Amino acid sequence: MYKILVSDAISDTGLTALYEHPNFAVDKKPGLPPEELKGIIGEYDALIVRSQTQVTEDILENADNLRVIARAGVGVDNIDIQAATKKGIIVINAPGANTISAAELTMAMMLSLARNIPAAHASTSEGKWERNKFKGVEMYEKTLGVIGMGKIGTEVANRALSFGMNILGYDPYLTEDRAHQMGISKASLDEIAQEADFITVHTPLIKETKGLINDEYLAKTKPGVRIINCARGGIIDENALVRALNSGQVAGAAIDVFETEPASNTELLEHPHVVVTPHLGASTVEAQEKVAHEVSEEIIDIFETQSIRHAVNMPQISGETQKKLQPYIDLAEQMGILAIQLLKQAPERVEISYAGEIAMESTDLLTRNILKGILTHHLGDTVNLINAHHLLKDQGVASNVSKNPKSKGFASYIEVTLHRGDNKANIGATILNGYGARIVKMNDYRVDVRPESNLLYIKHHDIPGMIGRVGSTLGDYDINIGTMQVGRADIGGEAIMVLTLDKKAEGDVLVGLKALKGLEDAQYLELPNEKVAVPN
Ligand SMILES: NC(=O)c1ccc[n+]([C@@H]2O[C@H](COP(=O)([O-])OP(=O)(O)OC[C@H]3O[C@@H](n4cnc5c(N)ncnc54)[C@H](O)[C@@H]3O)[C@@H](O)[C@H]2O)c1
Ligand SMILES: O=C(O)[C@H](O)COP(=O)(O)O
Repeated sequence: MYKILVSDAISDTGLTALYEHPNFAVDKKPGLPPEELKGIIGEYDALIVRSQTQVTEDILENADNLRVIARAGVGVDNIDIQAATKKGIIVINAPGANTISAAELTMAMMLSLARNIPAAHASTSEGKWERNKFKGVEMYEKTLGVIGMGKIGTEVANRALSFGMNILGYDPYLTEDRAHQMGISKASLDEIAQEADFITVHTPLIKETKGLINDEYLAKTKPGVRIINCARGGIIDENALVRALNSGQVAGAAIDVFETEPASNTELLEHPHVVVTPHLGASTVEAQEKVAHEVSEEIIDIFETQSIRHAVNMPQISGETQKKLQPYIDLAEQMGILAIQLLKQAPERVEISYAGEIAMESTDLLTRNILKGILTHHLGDTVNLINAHHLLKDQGVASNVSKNPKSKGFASYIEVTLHRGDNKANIGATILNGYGARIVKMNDYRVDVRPESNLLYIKHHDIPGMIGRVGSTLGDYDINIGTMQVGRADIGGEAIMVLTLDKKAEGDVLVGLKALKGLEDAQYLELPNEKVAVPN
């Protein structure tokens, strides 16, 4: 039974899949103080949060069983991703599930600003009738600058177009073509400052966007500009905004998110030209059901089928790429497992190369599988795809990944080489169309071996009778040979044999083999059964 802790206010309807699943037990404890959360987090396999729970390194210190942190929403700035990654905890979110709600709130904020609705409401409900005081402006034919043209920025732009606004979009990923298709103009931050009557921000809060709208930027804006932030507190410097509001440079601001939450900057909160809401962008019935439903389904998938769709600390790959990589995923881990056994010691340097068609794909997932295979040998089950890169660095192991789209005799080819001092071990492998995975290189010798559970790697001199002596020694121990491959550098020189066996060859068997004339070394290489694909 997997234990799930829900530590923020999350929709029960959205959590139905988890409530109804026999393998999951859900504890709802919204609003837990940090020290209480730290005290109980060790009991749980997954944690579901919104933006309120601060998932700090300190709390994660006790999260010994935690495998997943699920953010029922988009922004993950309340989660220490680095600390989670170090502990091998997958962080997932629900991108897109609250996009429409956040875009609709942005439009509501823009309209509220343009028509002074909150202040007019307060005055009217007090019994006043101040028609002149609340004269607003039209949005029609005004220019809206959208900073961050991702999911929400795009929805906002589409809605603003229907209001007859001219849209200037700024986003490092926005192309001229895409802007043209949408009927908006691609602009720089400075162009937005100079031309926009309304500016709305829709970026994440990251190093580059912290204080993006500051004194310097506000000084460049069109006098009387109106500014909206329904993205993240901190993208706009609150004190700079107050200064610009006081000077009249900014005519009004509508703010849903704050540098610290709950919001405490009274100069901003009480400013007569400011509309504020308490981080309500995703607070609709629909968005809350969707985010909770999405993370519930994904948590079930992660625990039941190991499939991850929206990990924040894992490479995101498209369905099409996933399909292309799928056959290589198990093979990559097998290569790591075999390479580390061949090296017989911890590596100082790992080199991974991808050639041919596979080199044209995003291969980070394969690299993570290779590293997991290598590191598990010495570090055990603490290694997973999330922390593999991190643990490698932590162990002081240098790594290099190279890609060459030119084929090396196979449509796709992967090679892993481990180095320690003068010692090196390498494994080259491919997927043969219609024949499945093949190890085609071992320690620089060409071979053709199907990765199976029990492999025997023998280094010997290329002398007559070797194959027979190895075969009969294995027979003496009742070990059946599945396949046998021989490779040599030169006639009469060094050679290798790679055998697939029906059972393990350890202890006495290896001693017996090593005593054979001409045999230099015999190594049993094991691949865990569950990592061995069904032979085809
Ligand atoms: N108020 C709320 O309740 C609420 C609800 C949902 C989302 N959000 C927040 O809204 C923001 C946007 O969410 P989204 O789902 O659209 O995310 P998204 O990832 O789809 O879009 C973010 C965009 O910002 C762009 N960007 C990054 N750095 C930039 C920079 N320096 N300048 C300009 N653009 C930059 C990215 O390229 C991306 O296109 C996030 O901060 C999210 O946390 C708030
Ligand atoms: O990033 C988000 O998804 C929004 O800020 C919503 O946050 P919330 O889930 O705390 O409402």
